[in-house]
Amino acid sequence: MKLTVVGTGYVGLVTGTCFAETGNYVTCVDIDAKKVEKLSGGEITIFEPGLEKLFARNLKDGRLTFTTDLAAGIADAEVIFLALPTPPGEDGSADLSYILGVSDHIGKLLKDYKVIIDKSTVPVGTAEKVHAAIAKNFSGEFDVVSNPEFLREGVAVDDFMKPDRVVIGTTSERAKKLMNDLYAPFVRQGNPIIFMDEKSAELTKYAANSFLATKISFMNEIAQLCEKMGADVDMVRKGIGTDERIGKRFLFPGIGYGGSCFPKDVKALIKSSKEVNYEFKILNAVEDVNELQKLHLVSKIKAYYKESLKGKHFALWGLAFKPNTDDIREAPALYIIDALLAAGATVTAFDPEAMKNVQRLLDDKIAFANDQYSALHHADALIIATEWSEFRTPVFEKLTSLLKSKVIFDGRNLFDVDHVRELGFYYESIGRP
Ligand SMILES: NC(=O)c1ccc[n+]([C@@H]2O[C@H](COP(=O)([O-])OP(=O)(O)OC[C@H]3O[C@@H](n4cnc5c(N)ncnc54)[C@H](O)[C@@H]3O)[C@@H](O)[C@H]2O)c1
Ligand SMILES: O=c1ccn([C@@H]2O[C@H](COP(=O)(O)OP(=O)(O)O[C@H]3O[C@H](CO)[C@@H](O)[C@H](O)[C@H]3O)[C@@H](O)[C@H]2O)c(=O)[nH]1
Repeated sequence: MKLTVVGTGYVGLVTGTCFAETGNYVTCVDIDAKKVEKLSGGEITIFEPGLEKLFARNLKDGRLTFTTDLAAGIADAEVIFLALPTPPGEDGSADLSYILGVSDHIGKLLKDYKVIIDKSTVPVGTAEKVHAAIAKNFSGEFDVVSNPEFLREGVAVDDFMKPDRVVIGTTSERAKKLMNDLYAPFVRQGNPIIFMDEKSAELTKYAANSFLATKISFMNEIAQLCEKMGADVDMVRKGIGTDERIGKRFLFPGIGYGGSCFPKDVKALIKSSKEVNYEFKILNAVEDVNELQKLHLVSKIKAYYKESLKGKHFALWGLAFKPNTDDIREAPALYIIDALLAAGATVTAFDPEAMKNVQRLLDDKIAFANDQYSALHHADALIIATEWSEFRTPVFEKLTSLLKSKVIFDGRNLFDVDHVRELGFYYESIGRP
């Protein structure tokens, strides 16, 4: 099949590459000419484990091409995926200007039947708006489908190639058949394509992300209780996670959820609810808890130093919002850095992939180290903000010799509490005694 993906960010690039890998011819369109030039020349623009190999293979075989020209990009395609940004507007609602702007343009270019697919995360009613934007300029037959994406950064290729489920919102039989053919190679027994109406598909995406964010905020509150009551959140997590009704995943407390999706999608669902006169009380609390949790580690640090961080120097391991990505959008580490700098401290950071992005953002406000150990020189303490696997088993002798004092504030519960304390470290983590 010939298809077009408009937008070559995380979702667009993974979608385009994975559909090319299953034998389709994919043209990716982006307004960012530099990005298109890089991608056309074989340079991948995101760090995503496993993607580069597939990308290179399909680019070489001519199944994956890139252009800035929307007209040329969609000319031969049967389906057009919209993988465009939907950032939060000032009031928290999803900004649909990218989606509707491109839809309007597509309406002016259409000549024959095509299926236009919303892959972006969009509020309920967007498929109707996309339909109207296209219909303004095109009176022929076309369908608009909602097909939300559930991939996680860092494991995006696996999530796309072996999805738990594919959600497709359409009431058109013609579009349903096309979508079924397109996704057939990805769905395995027991991992179904779930067809539904467009609005339900749109809400499914927000419900999924908001539910997962709720699980995290809930566990962060349990962690707060553990700290106050002397219980161990690791034990409580294991104790409840073994109940299949609760499940083991997404129960890890830490320094709050970040990334390009949870914060914006929780906000957008709160806003959409308000628009239909419904106050989504649980989600308001989920957000409040997350705001507090992002600075919980800083409160511990301030308490340890009796509220005065002036002149203190910290080594910070981890900048990305989670491991295996270079993405720093809404990364809790950035909030921690801001708070430390505001309190008069200095920071040297190390992250295996995300340093160049933070450097662009913060310039010389903090220092960067070439590896995790050189970040420790002259530091009063080590702070851990991302659970990269290389941080899990450090050489503690090096920490002892390089840090000014043996002090660790761990926002990701990486180490065994007893072991680290036996080695003589002052060690604080989240929700553990
Ligand atoms: N990042 C994720 O893990 C993820 C997962 C699932 C769903 N989503 C959703 O998918 C959507 C896209 O997210 P993303 O992270 O890929 O975004 P992104 O910001 O990484 O990429 C968006 C791309 O669209 C391009 N673009 C902007 N305007 C354009 C235009 N008029 N024409 C062509 N290209 C244009 C940008 O240049 C950019 O390359 C969002 O709605 C997001 O919520 C993201
Ligand atoms: O037990 C947990 C699990 C996650 N997190 C944090 O939650 C955030 C989000 O993590 P994750 O969901 O793994 O990353 P994303 O790549 O943002 O993926 C989410 O957002 C995507 C965009 O909508 C969806 O497609 C995915 O299904 C959804 O998991 C990160 O800051 C994590 O550190 C925790 O604090 N505790």
